[in-house]
Amino acid sequence: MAMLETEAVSVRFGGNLALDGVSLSVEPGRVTGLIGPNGAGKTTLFNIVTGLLAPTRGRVLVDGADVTRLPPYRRAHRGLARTFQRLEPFVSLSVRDNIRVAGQISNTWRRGGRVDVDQEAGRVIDLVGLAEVADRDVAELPTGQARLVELGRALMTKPRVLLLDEPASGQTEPETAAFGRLLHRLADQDGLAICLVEHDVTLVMGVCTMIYVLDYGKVIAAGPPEVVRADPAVIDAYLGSAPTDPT
Ligand SMILES: Nc1ncnc2c1ncn2[C@@H]1O[C@H](COP(=O)(O)OP(=O)(O)OP(=O)(O)O)[C@@H](O)[C@H]1O
Repeated sequence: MAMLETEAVSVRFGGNLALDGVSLSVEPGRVTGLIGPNGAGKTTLFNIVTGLLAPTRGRVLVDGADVTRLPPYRRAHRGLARTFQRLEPFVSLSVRDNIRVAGQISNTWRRGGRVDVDQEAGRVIDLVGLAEVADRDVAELPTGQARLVELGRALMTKPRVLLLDEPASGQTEPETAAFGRLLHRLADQDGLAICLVEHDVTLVMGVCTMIYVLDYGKVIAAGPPEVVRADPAVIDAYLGSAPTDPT
């Protein structure tokens, strides 16, 4: 069963129908892509899923339960975590402390019991590959590594659903390749349901088993990478005539 579903979600900002009947489903143990041109509605959909925005129509389900009317913190309690397109770490804290803070906060509400914050922070720092810079201030890090801090903070909440908003932007090519392997691992080994918004088409095609394509607020295509990549409507709206082939 899907861990996260949106059912015919629409949202209107004045005269702008930013999302128009968007239904998607994110399975556990999989990375699901959400791609499309600038302004297509991807971040808006994340805002609706996490409860920062209310839809005009439609529903959001987590593990089969309707969360459409729940505030963001209660959705987090049900296992939703996200990272943001614009980075907002505590810049004057070290990498380790940024990650510890997220564990301390989630310890106040996590139903599965408190975790040993220091031990879990160490595990997460190793997992995301930040061990060498763990004691540096986040302000000193290049964007690519700062994005990993943000992912680490999300992982400290022990989420079931992870929403990632352009996590590879600012990463170097080797960083993005390592990031792709990390996403595979989080899905395969930890069973996370991951939804990835990303403009790096090579990454998306390489890690996603299912991809939804949004254009002007509508899903114009959905399917595995090889199907989406060959879809004329997707090539026309987003990929262009020479889509990246990671194989
Ligand atoms: N709070 C808001 N109020 C009014 N309009 C908004 C608001 N948030 C988003 N929009 C509009 O909704 C549409 C979708 O924007 P959104 O940021 O979700 O696109 P996106 O697919 O995430 O784009 P990008 O790839 O550039 O991040 C745009 O037309 C945007 O201007």
